[in-house]
Amino acid sequence: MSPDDGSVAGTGEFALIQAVTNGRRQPATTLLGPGDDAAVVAAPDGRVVATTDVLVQGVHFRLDWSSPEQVGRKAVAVNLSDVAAMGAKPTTVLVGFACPPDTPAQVVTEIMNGMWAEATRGGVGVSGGDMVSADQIVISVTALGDLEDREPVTRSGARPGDVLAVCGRLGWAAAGLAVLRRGFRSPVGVVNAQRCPEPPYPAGPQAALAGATSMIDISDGLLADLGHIAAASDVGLDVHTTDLEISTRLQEVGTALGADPLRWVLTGGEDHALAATFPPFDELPEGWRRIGAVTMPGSGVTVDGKEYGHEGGWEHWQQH
Ligand SMILES: Nc1ncnc2c1ncn2[C@@H]1O[C@H](COP(=O)(O)OP(=O)(O)OP(=O)(O)O)[C@@H](O)[C@H]1O
Ligand SMILES: Cc1ncc(C[n+]2csc(CCOP(=O)(O)O)c2C)c(N)n1
Ligand SMILES: [Mg+2]
Ligand SMILES: [Mg+2]
Ligand SMILES: [Mg+2]
Repeated sequence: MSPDDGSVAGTGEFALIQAVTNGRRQPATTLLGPGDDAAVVAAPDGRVVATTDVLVQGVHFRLDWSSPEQVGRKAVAVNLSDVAAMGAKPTTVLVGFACPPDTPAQVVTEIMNGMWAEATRGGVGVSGGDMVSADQIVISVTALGDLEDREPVTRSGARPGDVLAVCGRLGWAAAGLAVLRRGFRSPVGVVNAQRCPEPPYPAGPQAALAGATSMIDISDGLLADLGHIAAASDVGLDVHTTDLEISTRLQEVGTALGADPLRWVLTGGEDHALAATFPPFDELPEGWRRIGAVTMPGSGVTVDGKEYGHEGGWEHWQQH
């Protein structure tokens, strides 16, 4: 690898760090960083929400399916979504980044541009990170968040009689995955949903303020993720399919591919909608829609009162 071949090896570790950190305007919550041994970030209420998720090339994204910018956006989005799911607002993002030596430096800077774009959408910046060598691209993102004066909305507070609601899209990323897997690139709406989610970040704090009793973001699939609320809260959760609007776009893609769009809605991950439970007589906050009810413990997650006969979502190390 020669110094001018445009690869990360040719560019050099520290020149690359300079290139991706220089000239970035940090938000006020970044008190110091990047550039020192650690960043110093404001934690206005004295508690810090912290979460991390890893994206691996070939598992979470493919560079022949997505642009580097979309990959960077997705890496940040899935983490900011976890912050929102606690009812918190993000304060900063840190990135652990690994790639092979012949990776074009341009690909790395574009991934970082995507990370910054999504961090900015969430009102934060990228305040630190690490860059190392590996056989494939691995992006590990840590996001921190602030609860302000709210209590965290956990997976464990749902009560029988509560309303089950969601905010954000369901099934779109799964439809996009099915399209991409068959070698197509359109319709672009669902394909872009797979390339990069658009989680409804403000809906997390909004649900917390509205008295949500439990909350989770849908990363693996609606039924799989509701299973975590059911287990943590020791309740049953029943999804009412009559409340799940299946958009005409999903129906069209389902017809074109000979697939059932309801299955994408119930078991597709990666849209990062928020699911939450609310006390029964409260009005749902704007943008939230009822999709079912919290039932008595013992029944787990059901669909129209019955067990669902398929996997509820993605699980790593399983065949998909
Ligand atoms: N190696 C680990 N050590 C400690 N805690 C872990 C580890 N891996 C996962 N966890 C914790 O287990 C819980 C469930 O992890 P999981 O990754 O399923 O949640 P998530 O990040 O919300 O979902 P997803 O990764 O599908 O977006 C989280 O609290 C996570 O921090
Ligand atoms: C190339 C490629 N193949 C398959 C998929 C589908 N996929 C990967 S991880 C995951 C669940 C969420 O991940 P995690 O649990 O790690 O947050 C899903 C649905 C993809 N995105 N890209
Ligand atoms: Mg995770
Ligand atoms: Mg989550
Ligand atoms: Mg997962």
